[in-house]
Amino acid sequence: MNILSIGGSDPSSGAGIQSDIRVFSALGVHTLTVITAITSQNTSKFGMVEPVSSKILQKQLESVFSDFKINGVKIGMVYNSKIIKIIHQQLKKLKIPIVVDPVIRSTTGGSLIENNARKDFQKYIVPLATIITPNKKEAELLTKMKISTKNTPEKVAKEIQNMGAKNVTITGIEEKKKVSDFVLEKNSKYIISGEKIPKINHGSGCIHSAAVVYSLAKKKSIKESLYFAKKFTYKSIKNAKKIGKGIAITDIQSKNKIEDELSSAITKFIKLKGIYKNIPECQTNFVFSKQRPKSTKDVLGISGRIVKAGTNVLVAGDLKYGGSKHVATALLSMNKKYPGICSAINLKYQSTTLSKIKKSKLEVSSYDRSKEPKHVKIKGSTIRWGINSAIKNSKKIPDVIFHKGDFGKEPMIIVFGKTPENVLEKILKIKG
Ligand SMILES: Nc1ncnc2c1ncn2[C@@H]1O[C@H](COP(=O)(O)OP(=O)(O)OP(=O)(O)O)[C@@H](O)[C@H]1O
Ligand SMILES: Cc1ncc(COP(=O)(O)O)c(N)n1
Repeated sequence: MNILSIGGSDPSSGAGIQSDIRVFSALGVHTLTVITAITSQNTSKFGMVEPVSSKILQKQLESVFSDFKINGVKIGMVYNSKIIKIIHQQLKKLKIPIVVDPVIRSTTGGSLIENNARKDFQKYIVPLATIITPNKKEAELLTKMKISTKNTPEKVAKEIQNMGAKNVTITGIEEKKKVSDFVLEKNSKYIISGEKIPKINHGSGCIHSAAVVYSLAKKKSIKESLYFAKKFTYKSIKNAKKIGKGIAITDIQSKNKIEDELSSAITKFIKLKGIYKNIPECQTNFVFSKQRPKSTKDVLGISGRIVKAGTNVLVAGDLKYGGSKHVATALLSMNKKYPGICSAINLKYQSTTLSKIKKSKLEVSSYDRSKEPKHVKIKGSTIRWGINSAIKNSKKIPDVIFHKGDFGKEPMIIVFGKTPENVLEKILKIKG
């Protein structure tokens, strides 16, 4: 699938064309790009804008339209009237989904469209939209109406629909703990609400509109696409990272990223000097879960184990969701109480490791398998019961939970962390 992104270049890659490439790549789509302007901006400051010439804009559009089957188009920054008219001319006859993200001002306060081009934006770009996705402020600027109890989001959205957009969503309507998007389709209206993340970030609107066009290009309905985009954007805000000195940049956690992180940590783990001493008789598994895992199927682990062969340690098996039962179940219990904890590994219990743990200032808790109630044993949920008991016994988030075994049961240590890399840092303090 090919999606065309028309917009401005953002050297910080937090927004604009570069952000769209990140989103579409994570979703497995080939991104075609047409650059309308080059900006200088970063996470704290917006510098200058240099719009491209009509000639090169025209040539870029011709290059992509003459060669590719395009499944959807996203329009972001269009700086001036010349640019607006050329885009209109090229796109007016298209029969594929077009998502318009009317970016007017950047989060850092820069102007993304010339004041005297707003009228032409309304006349030529808004009617191209299968759906237009202004945030509250952009909707107000477009309509010159302030959203209030009198001028409801519905009234403002209707005004934008009257400009020619087929469907409208006004995003980012904030209440105390919620952020809502109001949606006006041709014959229906609804609100998509979600939990508010207390974070200012750069790029959430760009990610949202890119996710919408992706879903529409996959032939999903407007409603399905907006729900998908809301969830996708939520995760990217949650993952936002303070990479520069200013506001955080939204990040997309792709499936591959989970696999890459776990795989790289396992490779480092098996190369640790003397680590064979920490592999228990029942061998080791190392797991990493998606955000908010519901079952072991959402937890990536080795289907097989990390095994000891003399003084060498080898990986016997492949990474698979559902690949681990024991360590994954322990992680699920931990994650339920502490959602930030998404990775875990089991290691051999030995008194030397325990004293290193105590010296290392890691938070440690334990449970006693011999105290396990009979009904738990029968149901086979020992590990869940054990982790929950250890959590109850600890005032802070435990880094390490151990048990000293029971008749016929090997004692065990489980190390927990936010990411496999975080687990690895803790292992370094206690190994050997
Ligand atoms: N703090 C937040 N917590 C959770 N979701 C949010 C938050 N802020 C925005 N959203 C959601 O992110 C999506 C994009 O909306 P947003 O209002 O951020 O766009 P925008 O203001 O155009 O973004 P940008 O900062 O890139 O200009 C919407 O679905 C909105 O509900
Ligand atoms: C090139 C370009 N396009 C869009 C935005 C809006 O994004 P944000 O509101 O997050 O600054 C931007 N800052 N730069």
